[in-house]
Amino acid sequence: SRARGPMVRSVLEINKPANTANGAGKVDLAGEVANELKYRLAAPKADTDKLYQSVAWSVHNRLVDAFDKTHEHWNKEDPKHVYYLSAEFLMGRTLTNAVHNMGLQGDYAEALKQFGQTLEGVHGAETDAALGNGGLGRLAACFLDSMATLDLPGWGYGIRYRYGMFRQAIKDGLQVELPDYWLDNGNPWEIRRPETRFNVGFYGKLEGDKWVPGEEVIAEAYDVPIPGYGTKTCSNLRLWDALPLVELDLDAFNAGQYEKAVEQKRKADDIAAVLYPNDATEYGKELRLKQQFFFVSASLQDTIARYLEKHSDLAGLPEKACFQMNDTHPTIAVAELMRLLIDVHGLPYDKAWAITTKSLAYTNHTVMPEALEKWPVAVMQKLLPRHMQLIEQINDAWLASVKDHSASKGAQLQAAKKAEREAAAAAAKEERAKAAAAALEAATTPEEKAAAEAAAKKAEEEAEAALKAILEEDAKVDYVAEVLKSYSIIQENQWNKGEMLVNMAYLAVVGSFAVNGVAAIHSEIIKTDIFPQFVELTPEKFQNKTNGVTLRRWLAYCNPELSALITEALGTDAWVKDATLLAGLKPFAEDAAFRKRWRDVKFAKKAALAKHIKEVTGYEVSTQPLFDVQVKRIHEYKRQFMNAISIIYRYKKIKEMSPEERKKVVPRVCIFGGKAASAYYMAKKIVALVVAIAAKVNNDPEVGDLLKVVFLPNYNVSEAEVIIPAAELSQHISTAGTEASGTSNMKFALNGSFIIGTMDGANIEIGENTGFENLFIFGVQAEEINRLREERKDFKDYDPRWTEALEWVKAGAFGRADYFDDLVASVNDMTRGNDWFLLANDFASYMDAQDEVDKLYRDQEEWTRRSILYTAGNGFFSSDRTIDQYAKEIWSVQPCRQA
Ligand SMILES: [N-]=[N+]=N[C@]1([C@H](N)O)O[C@H](CO)[C@@H](O)[C@H](O)[C@H]1O
Repeated sequence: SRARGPMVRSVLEINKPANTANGAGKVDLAGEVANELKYRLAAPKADTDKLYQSVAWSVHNRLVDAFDKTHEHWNKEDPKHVYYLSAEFLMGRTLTNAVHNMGLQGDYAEALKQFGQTLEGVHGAETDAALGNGGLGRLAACFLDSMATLDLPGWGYGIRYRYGMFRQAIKDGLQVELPDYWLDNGNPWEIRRPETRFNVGFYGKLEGDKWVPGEEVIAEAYDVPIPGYGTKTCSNLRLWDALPLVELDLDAFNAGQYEKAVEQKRKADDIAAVLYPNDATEYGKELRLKQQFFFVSASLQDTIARYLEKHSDLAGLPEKACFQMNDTHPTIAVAELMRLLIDVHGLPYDKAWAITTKSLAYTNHTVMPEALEKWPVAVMQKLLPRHMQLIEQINDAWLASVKDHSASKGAQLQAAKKAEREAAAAAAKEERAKAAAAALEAATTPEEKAAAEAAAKKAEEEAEAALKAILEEDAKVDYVAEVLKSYSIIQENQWNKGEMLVNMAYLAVVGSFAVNGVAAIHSEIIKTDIFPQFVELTPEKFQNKTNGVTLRRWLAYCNPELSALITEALGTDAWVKDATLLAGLKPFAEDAAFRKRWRDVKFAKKAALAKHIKEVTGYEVSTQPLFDVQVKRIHEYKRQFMNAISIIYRYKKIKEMSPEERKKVVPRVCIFGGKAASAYYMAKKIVALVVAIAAKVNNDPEVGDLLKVVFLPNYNVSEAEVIIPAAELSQHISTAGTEASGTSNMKFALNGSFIIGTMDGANIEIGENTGFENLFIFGVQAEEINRLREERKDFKDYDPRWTEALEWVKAGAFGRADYFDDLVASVNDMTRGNDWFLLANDFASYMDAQDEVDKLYRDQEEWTRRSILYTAGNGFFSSDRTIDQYAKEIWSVQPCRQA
């Protein structure tokens, strides 16, 4: 393979202080930072950016030390490892998290004093590592923090995208997407591993079972140390970059074929170039599958290679490695592990299958049909011919194993159908008998009696003939085949007859020993709606693992003021590592003095956010009003549009009020944030509407501070860390049964923000932990959705507030009436839309819930009391609890910590 010169590290070696300056075993951090500034950055002066980088490189050295010691220990102990395969890791910034997790905040604060700076002062210079879209990617990042903090031997495996989640800007009131050049200033948080490379093939042909790839690239590893909190453990996130086998084809170049000369490099560069910006929606592009296979193949090759360094028999692999597939994005792993075990390591099919199905586990994150990946067989065949062959073999073996079950189930269904028909026929017969009897009764003359009898007889004959015909029709239905088809991984595209698809979720279920959802309601829905036929066969395979978030980033570090108050009240900061201790806060909710201090912290965070809003949007917002926040990816099922309609109505009413009446209004600042997928037409219109509402409301002197609306652009992890601590009310208003879990709801609750929401995802479990009386729950239940969708076309019961608000939009009150027309129609005109997410059905109870919010906010003591109960009651949503459950109930991985 193509060797590269010695890496930067050698420079560090030169600088690594053999013994520490003050001989006290403590590294002279200030000296090290100065060294980085002088030699690595050669920076003439220590501006914030350069100082940030210098500190970062110094922390890099601490991380490398911790990383090496941890992996030395794990290499020696050889514990079972878990490998979290994810196409997304939404890490955000690292400096603050790494310094605090390693307990170095004091040392670095000291060191930075010598540069007249603070950690808070330089942390803003760091660019987010935005290698994810939303919840799924951020969950993976929180999981890494918890796995390291719990000393669990485990790595993340993913893709080192050169461009992460696009940067969102608002131009002329519309969302525009800009590339995310996150690597421009280098990346102190990664360690390049040129010695760790694997070849990954694509395309090509099959000679029998032998695959001859038509294209090959090199997967090169980059390690991102993951320091645990309050432990020496520093685990790893290994990200793969793609390199060409031949970077420059000099012969082609000399022949003037410049394109051809760099073709391999271009193709390789494309693979890890950019993150696909879709959240909860599949993107069936071939390059997407290429990305998925690229990191999965490299990760499996890497794990097997390290396993074989210590073990000779691959049959033992499941004892030493468990692979968690984060949604279906890594599910090609089922076929790739089979290929590696059979084609590369020469195992027989059954042995390989036994190892595969004992090593893989799958997490489903959404029930949205458009998110369940189904790759056309033609695409899989072309890109990965050997894997398509293996998937066919896997499917054949699988269908053979469910043949008997399908036969008995098919017969049952057939019998049930027949019984249903006959029952219906019997019921109809009874009706007819009654009618005939009545007719006979009514007949007064023999002719009439005869006619009634003849009519009854004819009706009977017709009914019997109809039943016979139906039963014959039914008999034609091969129920056994239908049942078998419902199990098939390879299935016909119902929207494009004849096109065969590989259902990646089915492949994941068949190839895994455990399948879990991400919140209690979601795990039930996937069992009843997505995989019922699989649950019948292997109910024990299906579990729930309610999501969680790391309390380090999402409370201790983003809200140090509230954390200090919590630590003071509890008399310890042990809650940062044991979230159950937060329950100790409950009695303080009854303490007026404590409530006052709690409110003061919230007020300070609101002031910080108001300052940020001013800097970013130019809008001046007061900190008196209630801060009402909805930040998450823009999606019709998350119903930001419903929130916007409620604000339009609130604004309209304020306008129509007398000054007297306006005095009774509970002022609000309504804050939105979230990116719309670049090709998601309707979501982009929702962004534009919110921006247009803000422009109108915020420049309306009549309304003043009674109502302000803000769309904060480029919502990402770092923005969330400023917004969430400042929120008083957060909105999680998805149509029941659509949001698998949500995780921002947990972050808001832990920061004392109220929740207005539906009985959906983790809202329900937050209600169970906080007490539903403290949440503003509204809307229809999940089990009613299908019926209401049926009835939606005849829905007449529009709430007058809904109609008034939408008529205002249609009248052009916020401009662009034509542009917003189909957005309004999508929920309000059943001839042009179908209000699939039932906004009209939930609007009235939503508005009533919002009125309850206003009512309670007037009682600041009671509001604060309950706000404290939110933080006290939601320790359950620590990702440490989630990961502890995964480790015990799926991975069978135990902590392995250094002495
Ligand atoms: N894809 N996906 N799924 C999601 C989120 N959009 O990323 O995963 C998140 C993490 O499990 C869930 O909280 C969220 O409800 C779900 O929609």
